[in-house]
Amino acid sequence: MSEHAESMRTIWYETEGDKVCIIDQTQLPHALQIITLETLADACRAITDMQVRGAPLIGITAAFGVYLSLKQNPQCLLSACQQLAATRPTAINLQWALTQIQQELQALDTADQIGSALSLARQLLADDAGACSAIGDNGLQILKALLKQKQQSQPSEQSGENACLNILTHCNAGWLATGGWGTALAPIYKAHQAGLPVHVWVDETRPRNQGASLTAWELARSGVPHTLITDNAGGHLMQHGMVDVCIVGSDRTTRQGDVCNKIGTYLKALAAFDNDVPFYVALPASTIDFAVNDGVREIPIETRSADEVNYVSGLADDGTVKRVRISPPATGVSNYGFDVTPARLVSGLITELGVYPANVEGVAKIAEAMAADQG
Ligand SMILES: CSC[C@@H](O)[C@@H](O)C(=O)COP(=O)(O)O
Repeated sequence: MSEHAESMRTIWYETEGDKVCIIDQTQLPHALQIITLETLADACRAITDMQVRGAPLIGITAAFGVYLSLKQNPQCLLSACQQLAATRPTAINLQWALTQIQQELQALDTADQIGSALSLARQLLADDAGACSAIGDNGLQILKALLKQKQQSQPSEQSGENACLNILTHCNAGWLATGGWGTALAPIYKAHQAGLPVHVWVDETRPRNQGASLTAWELARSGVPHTLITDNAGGHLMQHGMVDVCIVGSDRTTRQGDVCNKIGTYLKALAAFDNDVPFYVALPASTIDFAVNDGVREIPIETRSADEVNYVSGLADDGTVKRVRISPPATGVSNYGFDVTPARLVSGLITELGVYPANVEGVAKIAEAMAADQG
């Protein structure tokens, strides 16, 4: 039975037992394991080890981490925020969430901070789910228009299997990466629910394979038609007219509309540009870093352990998960986690506030809409 993305959460709070629960994403797709975060150290580890990952989700987890930390030691607001901020460097949502929570809590007496930290974390989670749903609605309009255009340009007797809209996505920007619905996957879920014929090309996304293990798992659960491809296949598919649109998420978007996302996104954008395939980025406004202009020069790019490149893990024939080495021990490795796609390659920014051009004017309009929304 397929499930609606609407109802699925990757982090939640249980009032009974006062528990912060997460899906441990390192166990997917082979096991759906739920664990409880009890301490600041648990929250930091969950982010660093990528039991939770995805820009909006790590911000939300950090907010719950502040709550857990204050429960342990009510005097530790600043040091908790510092420890959480150091867990991953690239996604701006982490800093954004911690800044929000710190500003709110600093104005309160220590005694009131614990309860407020929990309320703020829960609010952040609910707000992100709402933002993702709105991103889905706004992106759906784009998908509807592209499908109509495709159907009008193809006589029905020629369309055959090609009658559906083929969407390529990279990494995982689904409900697992957010408070709900996802960013890049939200328009796809909304389209599928609305009965639009969609098919998703899922980049496997080496080295951690978030596409193969997370996006494919999500789409399969919701019954969305999809096909897993190697990271290098996208250009070929685009040259052969097999991709109608790319939609990816973002870990940080700059004032001039540059987009930092999972390593390999830039190469997809180049291929899309060369083949006239629209390339959209879906993001909540919390992913915009208004302090940064030039993404290539200014965004800190996370480098991770060589083990992620040297080893792959998966389900062996005996049903156990095994980790195997794929490179010679003497070979050096570099493991950059993200890259920056310059704004000129981005067709539009799909946000909860509307769809905007990826340029200085477009991002300034998002800032105006944010101010109007808050005020
Ligand atoms: C809605 S999530 C957008 C991005 O965070 C996502 O595409 C991505 O790059 C995630 O990277 P990850 O390293 O798995 O945290």
